[in-house]
Amino acid sequence: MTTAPKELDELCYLTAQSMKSLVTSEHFKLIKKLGEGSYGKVMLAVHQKRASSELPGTPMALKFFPRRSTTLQAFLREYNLSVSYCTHPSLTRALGIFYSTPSHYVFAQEAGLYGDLYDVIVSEEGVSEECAQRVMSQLSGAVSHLHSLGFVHRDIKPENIFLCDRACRWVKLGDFGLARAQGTEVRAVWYNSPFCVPEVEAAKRVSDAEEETEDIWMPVEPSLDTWALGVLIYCLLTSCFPWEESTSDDPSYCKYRDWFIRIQQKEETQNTVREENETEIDVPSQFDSLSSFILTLLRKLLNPQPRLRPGSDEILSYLGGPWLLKTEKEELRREKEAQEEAKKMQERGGVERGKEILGRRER
Ligand SMILES: Nc1ncnc2c1ncn2[C@@H]1O[C@H](COP(=O)(O)OP(=O)(O)OP(=O)(O)O)[C@@H](O)[C@H]1O
Repeated sequence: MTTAPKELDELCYLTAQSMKSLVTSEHFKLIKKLGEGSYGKVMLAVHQKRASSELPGTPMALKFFPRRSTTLQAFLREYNLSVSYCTHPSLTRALGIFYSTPSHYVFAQEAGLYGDLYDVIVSEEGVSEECAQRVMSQLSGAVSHLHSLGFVHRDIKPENIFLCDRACRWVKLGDFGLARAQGTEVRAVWYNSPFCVPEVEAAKRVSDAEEETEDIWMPVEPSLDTWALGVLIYCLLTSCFPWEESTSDDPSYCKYRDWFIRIQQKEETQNTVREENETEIDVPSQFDSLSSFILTLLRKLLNPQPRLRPGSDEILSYLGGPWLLKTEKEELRREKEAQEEAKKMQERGGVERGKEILGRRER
């Protein structure tokens, strides 16, 4: 087992002793709000000293946590995890600046200047198959890095994936507020989202119960993140959720789970008996636009049984293959992208290369 989680506890202890008290406006110029979550707000800022110089300083994201609702330990855990362990290029790293004000704890982090993945997924354009693969290849690496250190993110969703450029060529996973060491026992909390794993359904019943019931506790496992990566792939490819919540109350999830079980049974019987009249098992309608290739990966990542989900690096074996069944819309989008790429190259002076790309598309 890695020693990182234990080191993180020590770092929290040490940084608690060296935290300064600052007045934000004396040190930073706040430029605009980058976003707001349930814990606090995030502002784009530059150092006050550099703000008025000809070479303005590096933009940074200042994350403000209200002291009335945040414990010092929770703040320091998120800050230290981000500054010391988020060394992968697709993890949002803290910048070594942390302080308190009378009302807030604050730390500075690399800023994603182009919003988050949620806005891109719900935009009219959506995300191309190529872009979906590019994003997932980066996130697979980022999450594998965290897991290799013994941490589980526990809150992978489009709103926590920040863009470093408009075309989503470089993305970074952020918000480590719920990240915990693998194996930590936590209270199972059900929330209404497809990102919430089916194994906490029992916690939904507890929260629905009229009378007082005992809390359910479960260990933090990497399989929580694997599930979320599966849901994220679906969101990227379809701009929709596969179901509303991963519970027996949700008809779309039940359709998926029944299909999953039937395929599994079929595979098991095929290994033992050779069936004469093979019956086709219809794919649930919400997966109609997806290739059988990506469905194989989704069945692994979205296995209702957590212990059978693979590591996040399983995604790497599925890059380069077809993820979508070719639709006219996708073909048109590819065509448009190729034309834009060719135009850009021509503008940059690569006229011959541009013509070559256009020629290749026309053949
Ligand atoms: N480093 C960053 N760069 C750019 N935008 C950011 C950054 N950090 C946060 N944001 C923006 O602020 C929003 C809220 O940030 P974050 O998710 O970290 O807060 P939170 O209170 O922990 O949220 P949650 O409610 O998901 O727990 C994000 O969805 C994103 O749009």
